[in-house]
Amino acid sequence: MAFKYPAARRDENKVDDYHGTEVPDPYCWLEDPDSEETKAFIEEQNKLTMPFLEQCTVRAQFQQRLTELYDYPKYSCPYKRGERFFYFHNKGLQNQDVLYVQDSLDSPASVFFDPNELSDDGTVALKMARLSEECEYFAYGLSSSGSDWVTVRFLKADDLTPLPDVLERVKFSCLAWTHDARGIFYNCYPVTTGDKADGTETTSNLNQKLFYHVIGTSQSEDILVAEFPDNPKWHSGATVSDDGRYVVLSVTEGCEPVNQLWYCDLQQLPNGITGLLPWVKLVNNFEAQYSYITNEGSVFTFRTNLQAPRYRLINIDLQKPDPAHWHNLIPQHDKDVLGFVSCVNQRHLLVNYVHDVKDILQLYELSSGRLVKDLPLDVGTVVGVSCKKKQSDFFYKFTSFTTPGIIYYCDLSIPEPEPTIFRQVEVKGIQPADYQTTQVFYPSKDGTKIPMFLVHTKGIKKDGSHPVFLYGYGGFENSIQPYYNVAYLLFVRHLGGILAVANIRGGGEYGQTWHKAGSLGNKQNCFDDFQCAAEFLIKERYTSASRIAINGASNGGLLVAACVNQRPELFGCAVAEVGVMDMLQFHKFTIGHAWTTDYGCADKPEQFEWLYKYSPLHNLPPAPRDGAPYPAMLLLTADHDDRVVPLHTLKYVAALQHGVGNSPGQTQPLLVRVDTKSGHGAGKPTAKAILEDTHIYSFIAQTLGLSWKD
Ligand SMILES: O=C(NCC(=O)N1CCC[C@H]1C(=O)O)OCc1ccccc1
Repeated sequence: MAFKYPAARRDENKVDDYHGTEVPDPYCWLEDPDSEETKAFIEEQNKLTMPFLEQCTVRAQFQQRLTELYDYPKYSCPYKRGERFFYFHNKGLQNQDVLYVQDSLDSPASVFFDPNELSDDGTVALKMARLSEECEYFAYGLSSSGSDWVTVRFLKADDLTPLPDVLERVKFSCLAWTHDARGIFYNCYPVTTGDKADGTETTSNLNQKLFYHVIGTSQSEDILVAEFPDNPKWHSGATVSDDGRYVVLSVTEGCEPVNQLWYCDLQQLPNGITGLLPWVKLVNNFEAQYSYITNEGSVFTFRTNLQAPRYRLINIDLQKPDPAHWHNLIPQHDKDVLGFVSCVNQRHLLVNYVHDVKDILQLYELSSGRLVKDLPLDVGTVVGVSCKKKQSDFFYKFTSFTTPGIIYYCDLSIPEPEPTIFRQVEVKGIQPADYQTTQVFYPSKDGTKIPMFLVHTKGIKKDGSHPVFLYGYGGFENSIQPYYNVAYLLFVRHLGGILAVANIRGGGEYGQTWHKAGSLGNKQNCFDDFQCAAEFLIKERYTSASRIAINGASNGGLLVAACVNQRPELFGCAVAEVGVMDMLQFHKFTIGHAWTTDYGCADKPEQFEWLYKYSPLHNLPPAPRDGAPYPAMLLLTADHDDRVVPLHTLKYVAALQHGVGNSPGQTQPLLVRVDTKSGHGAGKPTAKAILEDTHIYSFIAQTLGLSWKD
């Protein structure tokens, strides 16, 4: 089936000079989301893509089975606030999770907040929620159509009376109540003249400020408590200490895990919070990350990567702030990465380690840093924890590729505490015993051993015949640990496939070292690692090149597109979701400037060289060629993606169809689907998620020639 791709206008006069290198940018007109020409381009692309997706053979079966299996009850851990318990729950196919409240863990629950009532298509999502310390008020942030923009509103927690307070232009914000429930710290951006802020704009997000909103007042009266006029790229986040006495401010300038650490002793404010706070800069450099865990009076415990790329816990006494007086509470582990840490039961720390991409959970003594107890886990991931310093009991939620969710409960107020199962969810129609999860370590191009999870049905033969769904991310110290995804299991069960999740460099699987080995000038390691994963699966006779589908989203979309450019013959199909494709310009749009910590920036000559070498948009073959055909490609983006703006994918697909699409040997489709009322992914309603997975997997089945197995 040959494809007639829309002939997108090429502005041959648009050429940019990067430190002496002339770089054409013929599709720059696609950077304007509001132009009639861009809208027409999108319409033409969807007109080509949707009929192809809708005629995929397994589409109907996949969508039906996915909907059936997805329809299982989902629960969060319960959270005790005041005298009541709160938890999120989804009956199965509800577009958004619903927040319930109950008087005790086993009493009837009632709906506390249901975002599904706020739109008929489920595109209004609850992005933030925070009850005040004694459960007086409920602050909540809503986002629409998948945008990062949030509007914050308030309810009285006891009778759900809505308050008139509304906070606009909130984005990438903290939400921290002072313990007197008088008000709340939050972040917002200044109004930029004439620019809309609905998630379809590409305007750069600069000059974020920290405000204190006093309940009962209007946002225009909010108290500006921190701003960084000399550093427009800086962001901040406030935390109120466990004892309510201090506000701790983390100041960041990008996505690197480093921050300045300021604090203010609220007790020292004679008239309360009335203006810019008299911040004490405990740490006023960006050499390391410091995350507040708890404090005992003036002795603060932080999780840090200071001289510890796998992180550790340190104590800092505010009375003796000189680093010479800082000391280890839990030193860095010689192999495992310290994950989340939470204080519980006044004197314990619930501590997570990641050991070869698998979670460990332990209890330590806050006063000594001594290990008190292991909390045994299967191979998988702790995806949720509910605990507070003043509470003696806590919950944690476990998941894995084949475990939908188990919530454990542990009460430290009894002698010999042991975790018990509080709630276990099963998915009818999927038997975990039918599947096998293994972890392999394969060599990358430079010999580095890369972990990879494989999930397949038991007893498969290594005869090179199995289709593979190979997923990767590789950036921002973001670790990809086992998680439950019904679509993955359907690919394995009904399309006879193998799920492969490669923990490539750039992630945080082995701490900062792993991250740095896959960022800046080392970014090519991510692509090598991912290509070597495919080569390993072929060499070990799991599969063959034409049966491999690669997938990634955002930074993972960059990974997919860069790997297709470098090794088009290694894959049969590639699905790049909301990808970063224009590496020379990403820093100009919305929050892209924050990503230069992983990518660098084309404004700098040396960094331009790094980026120009792998930027997907700039490494596509030029006009029709006779090189190796490209794999089938499906690109996904959406009109309200203001994290990775759609222009990346639009420019990329225009250049792809121009250079490769019209080549005589290119028979596999090169398509893009642009969704509407949808964004980068967070808050996506269930209906859209199921439809999108249906597009993805039926495209893969169609282009790899897979048939449905009952
Ligand atoms: O941009 C990110 N996170 C990184 C992110 O979302 N990225 C990084 C690359 C593309 C996209 C992705 O992979 O999802 O979060 C927002 C933010 C706000 C304030 C300060 C720093 C960061």
